[in-house]
Amino acid sequence: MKSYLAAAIQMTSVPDLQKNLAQAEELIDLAVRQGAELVGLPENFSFMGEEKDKLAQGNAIAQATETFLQKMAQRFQVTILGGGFPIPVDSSGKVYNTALLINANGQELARYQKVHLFDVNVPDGNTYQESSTVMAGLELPPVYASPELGKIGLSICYDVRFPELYRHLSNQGADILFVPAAFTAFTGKDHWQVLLQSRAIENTCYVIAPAQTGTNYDRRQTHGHAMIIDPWGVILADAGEKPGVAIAEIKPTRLEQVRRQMPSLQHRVF
Ligand SMILES: O=C(O)CNC(=O)[C@H](CS)NC(=O)CCC(=O)C(=O)O
Repeated sequence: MKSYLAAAIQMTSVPDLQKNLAQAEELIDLAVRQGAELVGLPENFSFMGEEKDKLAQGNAIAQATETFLQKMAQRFQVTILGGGFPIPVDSSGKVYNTALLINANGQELARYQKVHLFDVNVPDGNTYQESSTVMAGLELPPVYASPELGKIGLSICYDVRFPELYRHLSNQGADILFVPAAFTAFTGKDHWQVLLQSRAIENTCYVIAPAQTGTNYDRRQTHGHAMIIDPWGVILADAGEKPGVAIAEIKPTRLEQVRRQMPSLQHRVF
């Protein structure tokens, strides 16, 4: 593993596939011009809208998004995580909320179908019932071992509240935990940063967390603050509240140093 720059992209996706892909392309370009070699896009980057519209356009979204990720990775010669987009499940009428990691040749490195679905009545009055349109994945997320970029573990959004999923990733040797998200503004203001720092500290891993921000549609507000956190829990970059990118260096020497200073992974009892 080498030292390199990673980017967590922050965007305001809307219920318009082509608009979102255009916005994502601009931000990937911005990240690559700053030197990023690993680029993460947030959950729902290619479509964020009403559940029924997402289902109705499911096949088109799935195909266009996968092609887009391959094209961007090849054109910019970087590894890209598409942090969560719908892929229809055969015949059930539902989709998997899928994250896809693609290399600079456009080849798929890893795929993950979100296992924890956001079925929550948020105290701000909004009700989420992700399971009404999304089929829960049945497999734990993968860790892809890249000789250059390190061991990269996948997850999506609401997963961040389930530390056992990240312990599974660090048990597989993960160095970097991806948490692409569309966190609600209401939960995000109190929980987002704390949860991300916790996952970084308890697993002594880098956390790369691309995010949705602002008003996506109707009354849907997302929290923003795409960030990159180091294995000690220090926030290296924070994209704030506007669309943009958070960029930081991922360093194997820092991973080694923190794991020497705080060898908690070696003291696991369970
Ligand atoms: O609903 C939308 O339009 C966009 N959001 C999503 O697609 C997903 C599933 S509903 N959001 C989350 O998982 C938020 C989790 C979260 O905010 C928390 O854990 O507090």
